[in-house]
This record gives sequence, structure tokens and C-alpha cells, in this order.
Amino acid sequence: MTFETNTMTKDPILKVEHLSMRFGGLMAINDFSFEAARGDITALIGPNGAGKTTVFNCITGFYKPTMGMITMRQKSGDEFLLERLPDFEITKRAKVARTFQNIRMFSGMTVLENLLVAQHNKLMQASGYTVLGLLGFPTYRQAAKDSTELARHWLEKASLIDRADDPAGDLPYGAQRRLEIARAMCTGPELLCLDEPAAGLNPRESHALNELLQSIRAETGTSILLIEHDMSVVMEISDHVVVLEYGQKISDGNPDFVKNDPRVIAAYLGVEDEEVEEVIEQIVEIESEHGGTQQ
Ligand SMILES: Nc1ncnc2c1ncn2[C@@H]1O[C@H](COP(=O)(O)OP(=O)(O)OP(=O)(O)O)[C@@H](O)[C@H]1O
Repeated sequence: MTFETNTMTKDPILKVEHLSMRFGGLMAINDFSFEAARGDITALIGPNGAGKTTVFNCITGFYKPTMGMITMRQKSGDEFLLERLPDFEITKRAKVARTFQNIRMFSGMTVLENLLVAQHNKLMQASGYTVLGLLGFPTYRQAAKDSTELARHWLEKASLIDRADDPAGDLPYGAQRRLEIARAMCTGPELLCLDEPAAGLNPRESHALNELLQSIRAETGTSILLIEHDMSVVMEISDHVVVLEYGQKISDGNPDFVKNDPRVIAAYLGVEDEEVEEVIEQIVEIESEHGGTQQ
């Protein structure tokens, strides 16, 4: 099998090597390897049950893989083997933040408070684990001011500043998704992992999401890894797409390469293995009729 390896010459922020994850008798991920380049938006796609969330859970420490190595390399050159770190250290030390398929936030707290809670570690440290905070020490006051400024910065970016004092639970769905991303950005990640950020969004909300993600990449250089079913989002904003089917990689390349890859088309159409060749022939035929070229 040949893959277009457009990340080979780039600086990888994340390397997943020979990852396998077994649940009892089920091999959910089987010898899966890929790289995400620094500064890129990398999409992990595949049919339902392909293993995308399992890969995310291994990267972000929610699952310990059965086998394999996951290396996060920061800008500074520091490397972390994520499969060996507890999940809170993956956020704090390795600087990997994530959002979830089902929105998780404090719906009774205000939008701004949700972003302050995300900076809890930093504030606790500055408060000398409460004493300096209670006494109102300048270091704590400065840290509290910086946290509020950072929170307001990300609320502006996510077009949520007008709702800063509203309960987070009152936000429309699309705005809640942007709040989750703003909250993750308040932890200062080098790698932002998003699990189906466009799920349930209408086209206008989807467009606002695309703009937010592109501005995060352009303005902060944060690398983004996303799982997404919405192909319009994937094809519009991704630099690199990796495709999983039954826990194995079936394609890897830029969006144009992947969307024309017969294996991907066959996987999405639910075609059996023995029919793949037939689908490939049909695609080549259609392309030659239309004068198109396949990569
Ligand atoms: N904790 C678990 N225990 C047992 N099986 C699991 C567990 N988590 C995932 N699986 C199984 O692993 C396989 C891959 O699931 P996963 O949720 O990673 O797929 P996915 O590609 O994210 O699917 P979807 O697009 O539907 O969210 C599925 O067969 C699923 O049932």
C-alpha cells in the first residue's frame, strides 16, 4: 500500500508509532502509525467505529495503549512519551489540550468563569496553594489579572465576549463548541485535539468554527489534530488527512489526495475488500472521461 507522506519533510509535533489497543477480544486499533506536523491542521477521519476516538483517548491519556509509542515534541525540543504520562500531566507538561465529542463544561458557571477554571493550576500555584491568595499578595493579584485578560482574549477570538457574564448553559450549541475550544486554548497548548468539533452545527456555526480554527493556527502556531465527520470542514481547513478503517490506516496525504483515494471512497461507501479493485477501475474510468488526474 502506498501513502502520500506529505509530512515526512516537515517538523513533526506528534508521532504515533505502531499503536495498538485491544478491548478484550476486539482489536480496536491495529499497528497504526502517523505523524502530525507542527503548525498543521491534521484530520483523523474514518467511518463509524473505525477507532478515531480510541486513538484520541490514547494520545490524551484516557486509555493506556496495548502497544506502541506516542511522542510529543515541543517547540523547545523537549520530548514526552504520552503513553507513559498520566492524563493531567499530558495537559500540564506536554501541553496537549483536548475537547470531547459530548460537550463538557460547567453549565451553571458564567462563560468567563469557565475559562478561569481552566487556568486553575496556574492560579493555585500563584496563590501558594491558597495562603498568598487569601492574603491578597501582589503575585497572586497579578496572576488573577493575567488569567482574566487571557480569558477575555479567547472570548473575543471565539466571538463570545458579549456573553461573558451569561451562564455557559444558556449559549446556543455552536457557541458552546467555541467556548470549549477557547477554554482549551487558555491552557496554552502546543497541540490542540478536537473530537468532532463540528458535530451538530448548522452551516453558519460550522463556518464560524472554521474561522476560529484557522485563526488559532495562523495567530498562535498551535498545531491542531481533529476528528471530524463533516467533510466540508475537513477538506476546507486541513493540511493533512489520515484515514482509519477497522483500526488500520488506509490513506494518508493532503485533502485532495485523500478524497480521490479509491480506498477511502470504498470505505465510505461500505464496499467489501474484494470490490475495491472494481471501484478503483470505475473511478479511473470516470476520471479519464473527465480528463482528471489521480495523485
Ligand atoms: N472502552 C471500550 N471498551 C470496549 N470497546 C470499545 C471501547 N471504546 C471503544 N470500543 C470499541 O472500539 C471500536 C472503535 O471505537 P471508537 O469509538 O474509537 O470509533 P470511532 O471511529 O471514534 O467511532 P465514531 O465515529 O462512531 O465515534 C468500536 O468497535 C468500539 O465499540
